[in-house]
Amino acid sequence: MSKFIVRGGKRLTGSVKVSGAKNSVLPIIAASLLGEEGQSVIIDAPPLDDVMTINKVLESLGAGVTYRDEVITVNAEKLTSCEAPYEWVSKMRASFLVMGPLLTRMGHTRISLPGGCAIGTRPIDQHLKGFEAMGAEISLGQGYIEARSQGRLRGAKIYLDVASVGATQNIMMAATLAEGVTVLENAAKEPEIVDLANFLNGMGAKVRGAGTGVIRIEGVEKLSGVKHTVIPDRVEAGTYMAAAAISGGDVYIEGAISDHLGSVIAKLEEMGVTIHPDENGVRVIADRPLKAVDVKTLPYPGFPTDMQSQMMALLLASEGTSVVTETVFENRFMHVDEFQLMNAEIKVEGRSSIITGNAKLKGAKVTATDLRAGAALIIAGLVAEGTTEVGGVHHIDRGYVHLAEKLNGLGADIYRISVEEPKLDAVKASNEKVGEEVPLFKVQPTWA
Ligand SMILES: CC(=O)N[C@H]1[C@@H](OP(=O)(O)OP(=O)(O)OC[C@H]2O[C@@H](n3ccc(=O)[nH]c3=O)[C@H](O)[C@@H]2O)O[C@H](CO)[C@@H](O)[C@@H]1O
Ligand SMILES: C=C(OP(=O)(O)O)C(=O)O
Repeated sequence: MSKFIVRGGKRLTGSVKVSGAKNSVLPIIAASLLGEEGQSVIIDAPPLDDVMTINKVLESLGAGVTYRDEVITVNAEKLTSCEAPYEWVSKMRASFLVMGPLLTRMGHTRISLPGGCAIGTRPIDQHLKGFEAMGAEISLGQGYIEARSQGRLRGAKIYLDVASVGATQNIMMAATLAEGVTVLENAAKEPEIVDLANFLNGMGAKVRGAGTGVIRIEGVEKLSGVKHTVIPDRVEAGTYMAAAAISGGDVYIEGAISDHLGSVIAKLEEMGVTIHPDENGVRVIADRPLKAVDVKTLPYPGFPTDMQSQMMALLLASEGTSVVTETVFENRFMHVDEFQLMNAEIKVEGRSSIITGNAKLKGAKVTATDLRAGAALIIAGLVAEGTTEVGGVHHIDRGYVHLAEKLNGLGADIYRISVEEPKLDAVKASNEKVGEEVPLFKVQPTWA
């Protein structure tokens, strides 16, 4: 078990490079299963736990996968299985994205049900509705979902009740090999959808309109492997922007695409942060007191839910009262309790949180309740008095490459320690040997 230890009070300056986007690379790796000829080469694939997990899923399906120097190669010419086991799907929801490619290519697939996760129930009804509209028969049992089609899937007109990112991706992938044309209405518009469409088109697919609310996919007979570079991670970029702003810093975020960050940039500017975008990145200068603003999460191009907790950290350090409203996931305020341990004053009322600014944050032992909550606690730790210990690091490892190293490169004081979990034997021994101290936690810096 690991923890991040953050000692607050350092101003961030310098330059930090953004890695490839987690939320782009995962669907792209899933899409590489569609390549019946040749291999796919996926460049700028970040070394994240989630990437390792989906690679394992592909291997379990019979694909050949290599990963070196942030480049993944996938040879999916011969697949030996169409079943994605619980072992991997339970670790990461995005594994469910192999369903569309497997169903359309093999006519049959069986996937473990992705569990609900901390931020909400996260149903998959829209994915299944799309597959059914294309002629698949869906059955559920023993924790698995099975989908079958008689021959090729058929193109269909599909309206999504919610503009789900995952459903748009899964249906788009399934439609690439379907017979005829699929029109997907109320599709998600996120940059990661566009990246996936570019990857699919490179494989020989005919996807038009990605990035708009209506995507048209003309089915083709066969797809081949392709070489593709993943877009930079807009949420990682936004996280460093928030870190720079809270510390009163001046940081250049190399690789950040300002067009992907419109809503985040707009809110930071409203708060009094100066943003200079150029073709290679974004410079963030925070040289004035921050002002409170209200934030409402929405599907792209609205303010991203994946930046909500980091923004909340920033609002704690600003002047005035802010209201943050979460409309995408019904349970994404668990970081509030953790911020409160750091002396924050936040009141949750339904889907909104009311944040009292000018918080005198104090270091505390806190836990990352999900990936972005972890990043937000570290951001708060940057300005807290004393030391903040952030547990639940496995969540953070799902989505941030070398977080401590990147922040330290900007002048932060953060390091990772491994903590041995208490052993029952040690507890028993400590009870038996009264007066003799037995350490329950042995703390060892990973770099020692
Ligand atoms: C790997 C990846 O890319 N993850 C992102 C993706 O998750 P993910 O693709 O899972 O998120 P969705 O866009 O599907 O979810 C958005 C909303 O739609 C609901 N919904 C979704 C599918 C469905 O069949 N039925 C349904 O009701 C969800 O419960 C949620 O309330 O988009 C989210 C919203 O931007 C981000 O927070 C995640 O980081
Ligand atoms: C919620 C997130 O990811 P996932 O959909 O993979 O859980 C996230 O990236 O913040």
